[in-house]
Amino acid sequence: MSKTIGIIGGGNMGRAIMAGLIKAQLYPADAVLVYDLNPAALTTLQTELGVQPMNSAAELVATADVVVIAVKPQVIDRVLTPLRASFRAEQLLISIAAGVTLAHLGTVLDPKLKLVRVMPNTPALVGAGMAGVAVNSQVTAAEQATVLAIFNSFGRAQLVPEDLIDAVVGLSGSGPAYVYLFLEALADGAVAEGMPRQLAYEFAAQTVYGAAKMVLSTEEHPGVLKDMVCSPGGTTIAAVEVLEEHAFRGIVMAAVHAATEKNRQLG
Ligand SMILES: NC(=O)C1=CN([C@@H]2O[C@H](COP(=O)(O)OP(=O)(O)OC[C@H]3O[C@@H](n4cnc5c(N)ncnc54)[C@H](O)[C@@H]3O)[C@@H](O)[C@H]2O)C=CC1
Ligand SMILES: O=C(O)[C@@H]1CCC=N1
Repeated sequence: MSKTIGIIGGGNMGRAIMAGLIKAQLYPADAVLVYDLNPAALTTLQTELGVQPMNSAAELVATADVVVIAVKPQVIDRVLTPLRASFRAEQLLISIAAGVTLAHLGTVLDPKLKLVRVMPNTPALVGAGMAGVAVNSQVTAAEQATVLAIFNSFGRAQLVPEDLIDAVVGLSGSGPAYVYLFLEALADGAVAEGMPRQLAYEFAAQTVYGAAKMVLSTEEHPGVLKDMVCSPGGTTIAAVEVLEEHAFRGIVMAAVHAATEKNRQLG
């Protein structure tokens, strides 16, 4: 594994990656370098995670073997342009910015650099992330394996053709937010039936977690697992009927489509 990894942008996703890497013990905390424009954020990250703050993005690029750029798509060009001459040919540059293509990174920097586009998600923070990874032609098979090892260390990662990254955003990148809405609604339903709120969140979260684990562990079709819950003439099928009447699946599909489309537009 590379000796040091540097993250430019220590916000929600940058922090989740740093915490995930350290918890997985892929890098010791002092081999994780960070630069953020906000000095207070930098101090908090140093105190809470033990990572090494850098004085500038240029210092980070000069020091790190692998660089992750975790700033908003709207500012990425402004951050990368002054660093153009600082990147080294052997360095891996990983962008997690929504909508920013490998071709665009090549234009802003140099297409001869080893460029990687990853779409992770915030559950990386607790070792349960999902990431889609696309690489440019300069990245060797061994380097692909390095990137996958980084993102597998705090969850799961899959190499995908770059044109699938938009759908990855719509599904797993933005997906945790849809699940939180669903979870909140599940709990609200039980609160309406008299359950204390904290208890309702525990029941809701464990139910979503358990159902997801069933899909991953059994590899059964989700429809088969749904049928196992629906006793004939029972409670579940009565609820499923309500969800179908309100086009639950159609709405979720439309949400995935909206995020996918927005990602295309950001590019
Ligand atoms: N939040 C999420 O669930 C996911 C976010 N992403 C991508 O990750 C990137 C970051 O998103 P978030 O962490 O949500 O945003 P955020 O706003 O929480 O974090 C961005 C960080 O970048 C810092 N920053 C801004 N300008 C800077 C500069 N010139 N130099 C250094 N640092 C600078 C900000 O101070 C902030 O701490 C975005 O490109 C987003 O598309 C990707 C997957 C999931
Ligand atoms: O909302 C966003 O734009 C970012 C990208 C995927 C998740 N959060």
